[in-house]
Amino acid sequence: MIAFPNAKINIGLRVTGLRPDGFRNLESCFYPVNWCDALEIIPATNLAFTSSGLTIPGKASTNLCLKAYHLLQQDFNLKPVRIHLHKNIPIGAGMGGGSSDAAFTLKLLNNLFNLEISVPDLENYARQLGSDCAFFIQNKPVFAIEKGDVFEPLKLDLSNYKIVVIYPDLHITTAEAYREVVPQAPADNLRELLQQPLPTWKNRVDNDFEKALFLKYPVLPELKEYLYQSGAIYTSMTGSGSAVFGIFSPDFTQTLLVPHTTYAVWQGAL
Ligand SMILES: C[C@](O)(CO)[C@H](O)COP(=O)(O)OP(=O)(O)OC[C@H]1O[C@@H](n2ccc(N)nc2=O)[C@H](O)[C@@H]1O
Ligand SMILES: Nc1ncnc2c1ncn2[C@@H]1O[C@H](COP(=O)(O)OP(=O)(O)OP(=O)(O)O)[C@@H](O)[C@H]1O
Repeated sequence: MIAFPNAKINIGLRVTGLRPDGFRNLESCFYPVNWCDALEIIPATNLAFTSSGLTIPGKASTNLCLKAYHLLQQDFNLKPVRIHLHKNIPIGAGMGGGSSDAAFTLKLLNNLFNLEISVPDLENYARQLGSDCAFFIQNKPVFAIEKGDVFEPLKLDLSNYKIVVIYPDLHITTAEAYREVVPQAPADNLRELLQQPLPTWKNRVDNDFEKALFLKYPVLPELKEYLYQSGAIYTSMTGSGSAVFGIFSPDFTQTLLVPHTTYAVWQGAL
């Protein structure tokens, strides 16, 4: 069985408080985008994991796909499988690529072995693998709260717009980014701002990670400014960086000559 785990962008992100478990509470719109990995899982005589494409830091044995397999193995008598991941989503980009691989592994194993795990139970397994993972089970636009793993419905459809996501070849680890942010109660209501027309979002729908990371990595504000200069209606860094995205009107046809980048992609929303 094969699946194509997709990335996400965060449209607005507020880090609102420190939790007793050491994690932060946040508020953010998670929106799926179709920059994808490819993930194949087939029955095999021994458990094996291989990858191709972008190099994934760390040992193969620590890959989130294998962690997802072992997590289900604790509750189900899973037969061995061969997992192959073709990595295409940049790592350390705030696009949730590893988390998506983990969630799609859970979904593929559920289908392959007819485990009949319900969606809420799949989300519970996903939460144990990482804060971003649960979102990719249902994979639809949501307003996320708490660790980013509890969801409220959100009416937001950007499928007519053009979204470009740019990765500036800069790996920012999530833990590093969180260390730079001082949690604070938001001054306004992000959920309500997101229901306003898109042209009102600029300078209002903000990402709390930008302040510190923009000082540290000047390429990030440069990219954001470049996207606005090029005609984007709204732009922001996603998650804890380093990718920056722009939302353009449906009839935008200009070619972007993006500075400081190794990857860029034009696309509609997923
Ligand atoms: C920045 C976001 O991508 C926004 O969607 C996520 O919050 C990151 O989620 P993630 O990569 O799945 O993060 P995890 O693997 O769960 O945690 C990595 C590290 O980030 C920090 N972390 C993560 C999520 C959260 N709500 N509070 C945190 O403080 C913790 O230091 C943790 O050790
Ligand atoms: N399948 C995988 N793909 C990518 N990274 C993985 C994977 N499995 C484990 N990892 C580890 O997770 C780390 C970061 O993963 P990920 O790609 O989710 O980060 P990110 O792009 O910053 O996304 P986010 O912070 O939004 O979750 C990598 O440095 C790597 O060591």
